[in-house]
Amino acid sequence: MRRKLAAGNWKMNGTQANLVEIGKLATAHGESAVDILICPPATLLHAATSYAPLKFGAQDCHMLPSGAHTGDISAAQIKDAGGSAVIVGHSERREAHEEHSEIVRAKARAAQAEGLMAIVCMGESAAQREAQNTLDIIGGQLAGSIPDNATGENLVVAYEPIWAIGTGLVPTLAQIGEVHDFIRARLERRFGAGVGRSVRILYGGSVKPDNAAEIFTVPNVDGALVGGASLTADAFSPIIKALEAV
Ligand SMILES: O=C[C@H](O)COP(=O)(O)O
Repeated sequence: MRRKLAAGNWKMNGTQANLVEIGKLATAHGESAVDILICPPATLLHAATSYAPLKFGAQDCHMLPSGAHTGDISAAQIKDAGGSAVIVGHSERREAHEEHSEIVRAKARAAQAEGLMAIVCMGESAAQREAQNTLDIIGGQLAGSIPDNATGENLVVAYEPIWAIGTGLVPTLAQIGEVHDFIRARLERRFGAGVGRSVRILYGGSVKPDNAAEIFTVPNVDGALVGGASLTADAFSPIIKALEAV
């Protein structure tokens, strides 16, 4: 049985004043039946970790444990700050920082080596979907981005169609289901049924309070990776409640 996961990615938003939103979530969902993970900017990670029992993570990590890499942070530093997870391979990093799947896989491996849960993101562009290449793209990103030592504890896969991120556009439930079933089948084929069925698969891309409940009805959707709607407790709490109700 996979435990549901509501993950919030604050991206490059928020200052210390916004920690109050995390406080509200901790109060409202202190004994939640689902895992709640917030990935604030790295500047807020340590301060955020005082809001147990919520879990916290980072939005990226370097593939190396330390060294002369100005501006980067390592998985060890994320762990030291109190983080338990890290997002890798988000499309915004794949695009803006030219992070191809080999780099994403190295980052995921670095995270796992420190005992962090790697949330590995993947998704197709609008043009790739129109060309009916979605499953080929996802298959390639899955094969290339995920390390060989995956377990249900150290890996989460997030399916995020690029065209749905921050746009208000959402795939149909059938489209989400097709990709999630495909990811599940590929995970089972590569890692065996035990591990393949234990890895959680999140949907991300314009998840909002008014569409979360129906998205969570789709088989193999084990939760969501939420951007904009995770920035306030007013918006994120109803999404968490929808997941708790599944
Ligand atoms: O990591 C989160 C995704 O990019 C989704 O962002 P969004 O919920 O603002 O569309």
